[in-house]
Amino acid sequence: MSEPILEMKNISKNFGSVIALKNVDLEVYPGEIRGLIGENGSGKSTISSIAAGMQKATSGRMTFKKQSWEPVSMIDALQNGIGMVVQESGTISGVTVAENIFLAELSQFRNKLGMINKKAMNQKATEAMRAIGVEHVTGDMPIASLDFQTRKLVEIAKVMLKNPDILVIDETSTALSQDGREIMYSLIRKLRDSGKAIIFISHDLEEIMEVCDTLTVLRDGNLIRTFKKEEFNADEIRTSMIGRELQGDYYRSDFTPSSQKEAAITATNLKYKEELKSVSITLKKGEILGIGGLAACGMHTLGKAMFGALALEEGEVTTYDGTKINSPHIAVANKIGYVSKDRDVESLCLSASIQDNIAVGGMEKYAVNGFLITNKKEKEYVAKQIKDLSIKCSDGDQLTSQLSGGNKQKVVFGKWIGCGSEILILDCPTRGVDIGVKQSMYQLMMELKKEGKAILLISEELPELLGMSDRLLIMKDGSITGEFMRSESLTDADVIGYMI
Ligand SMILES: Nc1ncnc2c1ncn2[C@@H]1O[C@H](COP(=O)(O)OP(=O)(O)OP(=O)(O)O)[C@@H](O)[C@H]1O
Repeated sequence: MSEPILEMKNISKNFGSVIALKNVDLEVYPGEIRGLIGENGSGKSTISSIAAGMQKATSGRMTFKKQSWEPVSMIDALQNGIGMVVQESGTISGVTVAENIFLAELSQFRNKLGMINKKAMNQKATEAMRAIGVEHVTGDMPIASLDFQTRKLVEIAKVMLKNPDILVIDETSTALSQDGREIMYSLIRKLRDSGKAIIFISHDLEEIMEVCDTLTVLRDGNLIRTFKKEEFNADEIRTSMIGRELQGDYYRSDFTPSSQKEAAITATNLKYKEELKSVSITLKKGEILGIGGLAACGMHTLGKAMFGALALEEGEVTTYDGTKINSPHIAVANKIGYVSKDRDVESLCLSASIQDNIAVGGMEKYAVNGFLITNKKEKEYVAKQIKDLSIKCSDGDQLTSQLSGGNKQKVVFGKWIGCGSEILILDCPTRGVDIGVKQSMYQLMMELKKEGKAILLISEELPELLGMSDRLLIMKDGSITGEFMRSESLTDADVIGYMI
């Protein structure tokens, strides 16, 4: 075997009393796609972000290309050969695609008078996007005009421009739909074939087994085992991830579509740019209505519209009693909850505590006599959500920004599930969440369905949609192209043709 390109020895990382990594040894080889898998909070982002210069280890040492490796920042690491695409949003909103890509390197576009040649910069950024196979994005576009998936692709283009020796991709697949994933897979395979190394983090076991050559399992900050391709076995990997076998049903176990007759919420003739072209849907009480499609099909926009968060050009959203939902404020007052795909921007206040984020949704539930909010009641309510969803944290006072990605997602889920929403709009609710917690979320959705709650499940993951929906709508180019009822015989192959 060749020499490792990166050696991490005895790496430990503490955040106050939280031990994120304990004496981890990790070696990465040229020409290898190394998968990292483990439950939420097991240390995957921490170990890879230490290698990529985002933070420093508490102890341990690293060698990269046979030299001692002590990057002082992500930019420093990227310029010297290790680039990382982070799990959270890694772009800056107020500027263009080109300014995001060349943020730390604007000087190369300055002329003698010190002015930036924007035309040249935009052109280079457009070329960087083309180089990774994205045709529809140009350097002059404001980043805020792009959806979540496309912003992720801008981050990938930025890192790829440096032709890194090691590319770290932290839980990015769930931010991408199938077309975006294909772009990413083809890039990392090309890199691997040219002798570079990739560290690939994902919670999708099937994906990670397909894409990676070797797979390292982390649990509670410990490296448990590294599997070679020929040793890949889903059950064994799962067991080493969670330290026990997964019991019970993963998705729901029945195959009969069911719902009440009464509509919970109806969208009529929604029009918004090219994203919604006269879309009408009815979600019934006690129904899980799945919405699937490729990233730009309009499904995420539909979720926003149903929550009243969009200035529609035409059409309206009404609840069963005729209330018009035309602002998030009205939606919340009418017991509509919304988990946005872009959680850090739209669903969480990162600078606030877990308690403040969760409690805000459930005030009505824990207020004494309907209006008196006591600190004790609020704490009890939040502690229950933390326990039910196994949110890995020190306590409710911890800042949300300090949580691992999957644990942030649990906070958003807990906020809306706990507060007695009658209608739940869940846009990629299990994004970045490990399989054990995913299973609990699915079972929780079933309980809510049985209580008569209506759930709009927007997802990029077909197995999740097929596994959970009573009815499934497929969207393409802003329109609904197919409708399927739950059935044991319904497969990916039946619906994919309606997406592309
Ligand atoms: N800045 C921070 N302050 C305090 N604790 C932190 C901080 N960053 C990470 N942690 C903690 O370190 C542990 C490991 O987190 P890490 O993000 O590496 O997990 P992960 O395996 O990547 O999880 P996920 O799958 O949810 O992304 C978690 O318990 C997390 O809460």
